[in-house]
Amino acid sequence: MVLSQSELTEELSRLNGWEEVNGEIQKTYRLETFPEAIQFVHLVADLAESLDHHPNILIEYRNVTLTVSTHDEGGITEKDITLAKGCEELV
Ligand SMILES: C[C@H](O)[C@H](O)[C@H]1CNC2=NC(N)=NC(=O)C2=N1
Repeated sequence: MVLSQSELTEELSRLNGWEEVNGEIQKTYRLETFPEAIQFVHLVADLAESLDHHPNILIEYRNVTLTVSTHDEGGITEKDITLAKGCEELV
């Protein structure tokens, strides 16, 4: 279930701006305004609920950093990649 390093590298090569950080995948989205950042977070929350897969979310003014791994598996899985791909469609 946990992706191999080569599988992860391959998946990340197709995910703009996502990188591996301390065994999780992470991306910082820079929105235009604070309200837009909050709106984006709401969309991410809805997506996470629909997938039952939840990222850590850090809101810093108009920057939103998403960090995710699969806690149940203790590493990065396809579930994390699926969530990241979904987030890419929200902006
Ligand atoms: C019971 C519930 O399905 C699990 O706890 C889900 C919830 N959201 C989750 N989110 C993440 N990132 N990893 C998980 O393993 C996970 N498990």
